Amino acid sequence: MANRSDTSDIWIVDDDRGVRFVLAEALRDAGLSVREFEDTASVRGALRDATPALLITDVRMPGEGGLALVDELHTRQIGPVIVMSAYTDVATTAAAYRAGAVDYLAKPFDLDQAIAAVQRALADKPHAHAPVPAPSAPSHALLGESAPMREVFRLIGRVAASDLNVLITGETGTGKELVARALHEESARRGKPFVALNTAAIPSELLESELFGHEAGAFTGATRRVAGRFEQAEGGTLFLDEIGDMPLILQTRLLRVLAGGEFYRVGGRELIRCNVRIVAATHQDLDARVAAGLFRADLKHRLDVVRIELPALRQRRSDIALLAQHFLASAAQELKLPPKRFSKSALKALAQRDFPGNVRELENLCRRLAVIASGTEILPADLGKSVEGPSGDWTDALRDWADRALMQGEADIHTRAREALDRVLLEAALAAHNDHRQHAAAALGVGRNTLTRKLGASRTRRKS
Ligand SMILES: Nc1ncnc2c1ncn2[C@@H]1O[C@H](COP(=O)(O)OP(=O)(O)OP(=O)(O)O)[C@@H](O)[C@H]1O
Repeated sequence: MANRSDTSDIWIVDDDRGVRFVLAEALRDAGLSVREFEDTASVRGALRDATPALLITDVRMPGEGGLALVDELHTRQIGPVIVMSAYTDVATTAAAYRAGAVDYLAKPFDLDQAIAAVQRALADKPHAHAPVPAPSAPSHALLGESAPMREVFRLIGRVAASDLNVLITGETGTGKELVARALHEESARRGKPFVALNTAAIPSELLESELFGHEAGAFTGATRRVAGRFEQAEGGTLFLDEIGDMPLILQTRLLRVLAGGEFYRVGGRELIRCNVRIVAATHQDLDARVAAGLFRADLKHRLDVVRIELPALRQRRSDIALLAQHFLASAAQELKLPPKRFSKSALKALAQRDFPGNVRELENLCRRLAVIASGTEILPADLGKSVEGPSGDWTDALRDWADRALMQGEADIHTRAREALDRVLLEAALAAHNDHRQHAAAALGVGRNTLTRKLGASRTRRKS
């Protein structure tokens, strides 16, 4: 191609004239020169005698889709390329980055944001990453159409193909583990193990051997060699949930492994090399824990290379209807029950709830409704009273009890009533969450330490 010339033009490819026009005008206003194309065929024609300084393309267009073009430009080292699409699911976003895009704009986008992305891409060196084969079928099903979730999907797509450590933050039940799985499934490590470990659920004295394994005879009861989670995850991804609760001594050990890429099993002498991507998650404010001396700053830096913040469900109410309908349908299918649907007003009522247990709480509610709601249409009355707070029956009963106790001149009425209240709430929450203290605490709206303290107090009292 002797007469081909590199230009400083930005090429825009979109079958939607309106998008092309608005974007082109904004870029021209920013002092850039622009060429417009309505399909990839005309881009291919133009590529015979010119190359763009940067190409921005839509994904789904009549004829060939935009990603094939991204792939080709990446292979020929022409670019950079920015992808823009109304499809913001993880699979499409990740496919764009896999094909070699340097950025992804979710339509409709803010023009300032688009110009900033263009300037960033022009200033950056072209990204070079190994091509990652496309997944056959994603096993994660992260749903959401709200702006904050679109941003989460974009980030997942962007970092999945890299080996960077990721820290996922968010309240309990916001989908942290699902995001970790999506990162794994969309990466080249897919096909290798995804291993999850909840650091808070394991007694600290067992955590070390859980992570790194042990040799026979390493401690009482260690009758044979056992591989730890690091070895089980070899080549794949290790998801460390509730990392904020990891005891300091293990933080030191973990840091050493992350820095050196090798470790010993407990009681072992053989140095084991590991190739594992770490995705960590916490519902706590890790910076505050660092400031309080409870979490090592250097470990935080290692884990917090990319941060994905999952919003609470009440911060993305527009996703509630979508999620609820999905959970209701899949519960019916799984439990082989006749399908039901939500009435419009029921969906509206759901969207107004706060869901302290986030997506998990909504999922549990929908599963319950799939089983117990009487008609095929679920009405607001079927949703129960979970948000209105305690009222009626039990406060009447409490009043009767207080009247009687006062008449009989009993002592410590307040303390006894509070103990009974704590006990009932704790037992109910623990039963509802399979004895998982963290989840029970979140469901009650108290901290885990508070719950543990109250649990201890209530058990001691019952023994005495
Ligand atoms: N965006 C989503 N789309 C579909 N399902 C979701 C989504 N987010 C969460 N879920 C579902 O909600 C439940 C809770 O999600 P997950 O276990 O990933 O939350 P988590 O933040 O890791 O919770 P915890 O902090 O308590 O460990 C799971 O059953 C998960 O499949």
